[in-house]
Amino acid sequence: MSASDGRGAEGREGLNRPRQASASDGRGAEGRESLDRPREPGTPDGGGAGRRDAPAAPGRPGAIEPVIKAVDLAVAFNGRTIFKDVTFEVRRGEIFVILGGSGCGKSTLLKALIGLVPLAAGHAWLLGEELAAADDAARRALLRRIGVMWQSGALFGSMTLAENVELPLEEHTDLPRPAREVLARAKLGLVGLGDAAARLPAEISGGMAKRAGIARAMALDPPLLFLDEPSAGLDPITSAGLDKLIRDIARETGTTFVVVTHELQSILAIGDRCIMLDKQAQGMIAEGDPRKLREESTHPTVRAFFRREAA
Ligand SMILES: Nc1ncnc2c1ncn2[C@@H]1O[C@H](COP(=O)(O)OP(=O)(O)OP(=O)(O)O)[C@@H](O)[C@H]1O
Repeated sequence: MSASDGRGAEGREGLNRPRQASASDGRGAEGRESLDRPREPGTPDGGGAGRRDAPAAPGRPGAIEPVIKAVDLAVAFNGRTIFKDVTFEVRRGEIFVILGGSGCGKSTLLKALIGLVPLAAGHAWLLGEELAAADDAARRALLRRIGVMWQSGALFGSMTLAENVELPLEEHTDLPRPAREVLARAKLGLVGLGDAAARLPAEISGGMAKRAGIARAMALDPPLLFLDEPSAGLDPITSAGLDKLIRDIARETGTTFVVVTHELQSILAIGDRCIMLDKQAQGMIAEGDPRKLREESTHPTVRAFFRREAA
């Protein structure tokens, strides 16, 4: 690694656009509202015109495949279910947020999607390929098309930012050093660190480290980028700057983002759509446009989550 279908379950609230029944999905949306408001192109929180594609219609000729299709995912550790019946789609070019309280399984879901945690049940397709069913070569090829930035940032302390960003290029391409350097500097420029390429991780702020982590995750130009708690440990102003960067990258490059976070301001600032996991429910309790969820959800847990800071 340089690293759907909507369906209801009891007690789950889907705030999504009206869904079509899918080929693999016989169930309805029991107990789930559906409020998914496509944002206007060019609005501050929206994507650029043409960035968002129509959702996939499984089985329909010419349908655009979702970037991620997750059906009935379940993960258990030592017999303890963390989540089950998790079903969603991520559309091309959108910023999709996995949210929920501490310990509900957000990071575990991210890891399960990219094959780092085994699924107890369900199927997940990334970029049209089911990782769990892929042979080694297909798996490697798929993971090369996926970028991941972990919460820690995980930059190598003894290497400059440019060298850190070069690493995936060195590992996964035959490009000569000068070309790698040019590409690494371009990626650092994209995240606003063009002047900091020669600095070591210890010489930069937490916000800069996150930006450098994004640059490294983007080194191979992945069409799909996972960010695990990008705002963790950042002050609100730095966090807002990072949110803007994520939105700008999505708009300018068409990269699809899946962002794990419980930071409400970030969710509202960047999320085109989201799913909310809940520890007690052991799964999804809501999905859709986060701003609509905040305004219109009647689910007590969803309301409590969205109203705590935004009120
Ligand atoms: N490898 C593992 N083995 C056993 N339990 C695990 C493992 N990984 C995660 N867990 C447990 O799964 C649950 C969900 O963890 P996870 O880190 O996915 O939550 P989260 O929603 O990302 O939380 P946070 O917001 O606090 O990071 C927790 O109870 C955690 O202790």
